[in-house]
Amino acid sequence: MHDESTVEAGLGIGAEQGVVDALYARLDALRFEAAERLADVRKAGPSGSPQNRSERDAFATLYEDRIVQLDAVEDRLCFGRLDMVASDVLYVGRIGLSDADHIPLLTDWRAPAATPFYSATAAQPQGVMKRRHLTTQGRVVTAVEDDVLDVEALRGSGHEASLAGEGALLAALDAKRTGRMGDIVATIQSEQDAVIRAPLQGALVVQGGPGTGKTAVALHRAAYLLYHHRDLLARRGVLLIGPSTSFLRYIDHVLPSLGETGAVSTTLAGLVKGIRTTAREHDDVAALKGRLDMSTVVRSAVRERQRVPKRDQDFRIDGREVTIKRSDVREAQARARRDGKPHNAARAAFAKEMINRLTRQVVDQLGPEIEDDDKKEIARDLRDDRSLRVAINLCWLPLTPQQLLRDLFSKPHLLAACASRMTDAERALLARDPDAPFTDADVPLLDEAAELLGDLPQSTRVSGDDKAELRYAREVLDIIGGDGIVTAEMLAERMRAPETHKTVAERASEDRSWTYGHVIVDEAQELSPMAWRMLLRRCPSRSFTIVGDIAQTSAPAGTRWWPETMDPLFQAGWHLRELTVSYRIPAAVASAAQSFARAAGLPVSEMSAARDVDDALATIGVPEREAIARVASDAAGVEADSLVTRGGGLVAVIASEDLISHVSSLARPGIEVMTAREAKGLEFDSVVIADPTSIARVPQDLYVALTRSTRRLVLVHHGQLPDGLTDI
Ligand SMILES: Nc1ncnc2c1ncn2[C@@H]1O[C@H](COP(=O)(O)OP(=O)(O)OP(=O)(O)O)[C@@H](O)[C@H]1O
Repeated sequence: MHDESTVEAGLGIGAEQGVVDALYARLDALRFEAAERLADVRKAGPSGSPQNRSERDAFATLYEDRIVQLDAVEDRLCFGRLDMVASDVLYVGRIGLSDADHIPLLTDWRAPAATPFYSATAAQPQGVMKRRHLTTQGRVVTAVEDDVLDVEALRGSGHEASLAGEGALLAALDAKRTGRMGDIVATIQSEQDAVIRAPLQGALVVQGGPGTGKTAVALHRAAYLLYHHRDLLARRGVLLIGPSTSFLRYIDHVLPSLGETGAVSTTLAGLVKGIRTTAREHDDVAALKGRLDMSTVVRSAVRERQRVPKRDQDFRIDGREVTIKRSDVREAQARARRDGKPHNAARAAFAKEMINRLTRQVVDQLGPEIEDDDKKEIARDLRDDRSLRVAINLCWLPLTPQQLLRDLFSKPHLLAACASRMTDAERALLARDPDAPFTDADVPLLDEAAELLGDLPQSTRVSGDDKAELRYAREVLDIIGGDGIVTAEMLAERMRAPETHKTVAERASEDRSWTYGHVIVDEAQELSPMAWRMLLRRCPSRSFTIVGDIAQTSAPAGTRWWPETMDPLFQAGWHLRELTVSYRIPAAVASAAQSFARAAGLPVSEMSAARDVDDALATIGVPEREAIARVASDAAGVEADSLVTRGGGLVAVIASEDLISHVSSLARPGIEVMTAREAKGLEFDSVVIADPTSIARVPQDLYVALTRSTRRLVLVHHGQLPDGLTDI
């Protein structure tokens, strides 16, 4: 298949080296220029007016960013060439470059002109005669490989070649794994390209089996959107949600290598500052906490803190009688709530209204002729009275989300009042000690509480700009339909970002209530309905990329069927695309994993494998269950040794929770030990699964474990293998 392209390759390398040299020369020149400008700006020092200083800071940041971007594209700067039927030639690379006279030299992979590099086919050549893949090491061109798309036009032009094309892809797939994900910019496939370049609006759900490139595609889409919607996304940023910090570490090279730094990557827990989730709870508890009706429970808990005393309370202040009447408290609370402000912010309005009403009581006792100044003094005296202040405070206590949740779950009477629709058994699941550490399932509840409670009381002054923000917020809510997730006031508050020279990513990550221009969610099948609410609040325009695989769902409140989760969140504003080719797992492993998943009744997506690898699958039966850990250790050692002969790579031993402590001592550079849940989203050259049968107690977990290896999978088992795997 590659014969003729090899001939092409032989002819092409020398000429392409010349082009690549020129591109690197231009890159060096641009770097030098940016470094010189930065030095000039820095030389000017900290003097000048505040206006000048802030302009200088802005320029310094600009040049620094530019240098970071130019450094990031050093590796594989140029990876493609398109020869168009219309006889022009286009080089495709990580960024766009022009020469000093603005003549284009290199086309950014995200630019419309580069689209055919990924999506042209022989059936639909899109004006492309020949597509060339350039492989480089450092700055040296080591191979070129051609896909001839318009064979007729090529014949006419006197070139001879055949269809080719998978060499660069297969080389990328065969490369040893380093524990860090790399970008796939040079080898994006057309079904992936369609996802990456899909429009920004609405929610795009990408379903695909293991290794179909969902994570890779999500990251490239982030880079694509940042490039094409620079105005919007540079202001509001892109939020990338991953399942764990180790996963975020695994992917954290990809966006910078694509020249993008404008995304905030975090776990859900990372979105709520000051919370450490150190405990894990039972699946039943996590499932309950993830349910949508928990939002009503949290809302009720906040309302519970807006108390009406059991009876009217009399006070004697400066010889005058005043009464905190239950009816006044009720009315003042209703009034304070009317503005839609969060609890802690609305408290001031409640207290003010109560003081007004109590002042009126005193004024009524003194008679109608009393002066305004005297009224003010009476109000001041009332405000300064400690016993009155305490009584008013008790009717509307300021509090933190942590306090709210701790009280709610540790005080049975509160739980009974706020979760009255739940059964006793459900309430018993929620009950816990006030000092118990928070868990991941608490995070969306804390966030919901934070949203309803708000931060410190805000100033009541409304400036002209604030009014404009409020108007805009109302318009946004009108368009997207208010559903109680966020009020116009809350939204407007979030949009008032102070002008600073921090990057958007920095500002956004410091601000719990930041609203993003786009949100990308990886391993999205694991999110509970409460977690989705949390994310929707952060992107009221509902522009989402959601990637996941419902056959891998292990979270008790996660998604088993996309429409069930997405319809209530996005109504008609979402659509589904599927990825169907696995680039990670060898064909034999893919077939075994799918056979297991089908036998276990998991909702597996259709999937083929991009390649097969000899000897990809092995089983080792052990006669005694107790011997599994030892045999798995030996097997991992053998795998690691055989990788050394290939130039290295990574081995993972995946074990069940009960076995993990017996194999954890195995971990050393090159061999990692983990549970299936910890392995989610990751990949390794070789994987040894210790005791697949016990992992299969949660079939999704074994499906994840079976689909982590790029080259070889070894199953160390005792007794019969789980259904679907017995034939291997
Ligand atoms: N077009 C491509 N070219 C080269 N490598 C690719 C391509 N698409 C995917 N890959 C590689 O395949 C591997 C699997 O990709 P990725 O982790 O994105 O899959 P996934 O669908 O997210 O998997 P999982 O469901 O297990 O989380 C990665 O090493 C990725 O770099």
